[in-house]
Amino acid sequence: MHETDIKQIDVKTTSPYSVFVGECMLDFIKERIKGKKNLILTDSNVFSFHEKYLNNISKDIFVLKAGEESKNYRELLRIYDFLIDRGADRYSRLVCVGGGVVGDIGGFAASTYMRGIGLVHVPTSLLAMVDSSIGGKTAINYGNLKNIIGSFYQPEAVFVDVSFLKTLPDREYISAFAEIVKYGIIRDKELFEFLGANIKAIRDRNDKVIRLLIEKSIKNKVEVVEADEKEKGLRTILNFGHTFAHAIESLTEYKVYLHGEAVAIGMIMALGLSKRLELIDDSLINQVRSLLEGMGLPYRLDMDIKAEEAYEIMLKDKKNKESALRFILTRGVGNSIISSGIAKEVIMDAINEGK
Ligand SMILES: NC(=O)c1ccc[n+]([C@@H]2O[C@H](COP(=O)([O-])OP(=O)(O)OC[C@H]3O[C@@H](n4cnc5c(N)ncnc54)[C@H](O)[C@@H]3O)[C@@H](O)[C@H]2O)c1
Ligand SMILES: O=C(O)C(=O)C[C@@H](O)[C@H](O)[C@H](O)COP(=O)(O)O
Ligand SMILES: [Zn+2]
Repeated sequence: MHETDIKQIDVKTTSPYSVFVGECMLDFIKERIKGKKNLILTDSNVFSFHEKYLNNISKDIFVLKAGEESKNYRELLRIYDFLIDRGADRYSRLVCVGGGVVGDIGGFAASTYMRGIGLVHVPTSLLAMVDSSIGGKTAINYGNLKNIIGSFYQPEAVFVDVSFLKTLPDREYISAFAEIVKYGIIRDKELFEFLGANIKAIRDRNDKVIRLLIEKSIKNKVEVVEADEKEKGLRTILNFGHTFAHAIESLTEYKVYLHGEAVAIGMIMALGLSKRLELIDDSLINQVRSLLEGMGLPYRLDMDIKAEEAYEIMLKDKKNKESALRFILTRGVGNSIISSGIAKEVIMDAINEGK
């Protein structure tokens, strides 16, 4: 692969870095990260498919058990032990090669070990390529709360090697489209319409379409993060559907829905709430529902969760201010608003309607 085939997107945060998007990027990555002690964090699935690739980067590899259930403090402590055992110092770097789980827990470990060591993301799931590897949010889950412990910690670079997608299972591939649809709804009408017009190409994993969607998604996320790195205001829109999604993930103990699937259902609930508040009518809900369905994503809960329990979890959401729940709602595609002071019954109705 020639360097000219690699797209560079710069991220102008307090600590600036670049996102590189290309194919078969191993040599490119090695060249860019040489000169520091590199240690790898990955998960069992990525390791089993890509052991050679990983060994080529570093022989110091920590393998997490794949899945959301590994995003916890026990695994975090094991990562610290690994860093200590392998002699990682302040000048070392953690290279997270995996999906959002590896990136989130690895980013948090890197941000706290010795008060912060180098961090590089090599996202291997589509969701990590379009969303989680960008923007510096790191986290672990604790108790029944999703991402409740974490930090903002920007990486030194992100290398999006799309060749990894060849081994990504369909369910994981499709789940990323919830976050891509999210970008469309919150701020990118053209992207929203493109998705609707390309469902078949998406399901067929058309290379050109995937590459274009990755780049468009990264640009959307980068623009928001550059404008509001620490989520003081605008960045909250990236949480569209997530207040509901996190409650769903937590109440089902991360065993039923992938993050993207929960976000898909959560977005329909957020749209339902927008309709109850007379911000939109049924037509947008129907449009998004058929888009999600066409892609193979769930759009309603197919198991019973108690609205009251979901509400209790939402009361602990990180967006809340002075005990008031805050939701990202929409007045239409590309027109999101942040709303608080919504009556409990209205929120509960939106949850119940999404079942
Ligand atoms: N930090 C952020 O801004 C941000 C944004 C979105 C999501 N997230 C977090 O990211 C997580 C979801 O990310 P995810 O969907 O990548 O989940 P994940 O990390 O669990 O990966 C999904 C599955 O795909 C497998 N996998 C990954 N790459 C593969 C490959 N190339 N080949 C074969 N299998 C592969 C993994 O082993 C796992 O089983 C959630 O914890 C979510 O909260 C964080
Ligand atoms: O980057 C952001 O900001 C996001 O909100 C992206 C979300 O897709 C992601 O799931 C994020 O981890 C949720 O953030 P949280 O602050 O609600 O934990
Ligand atoms: Zn998300």
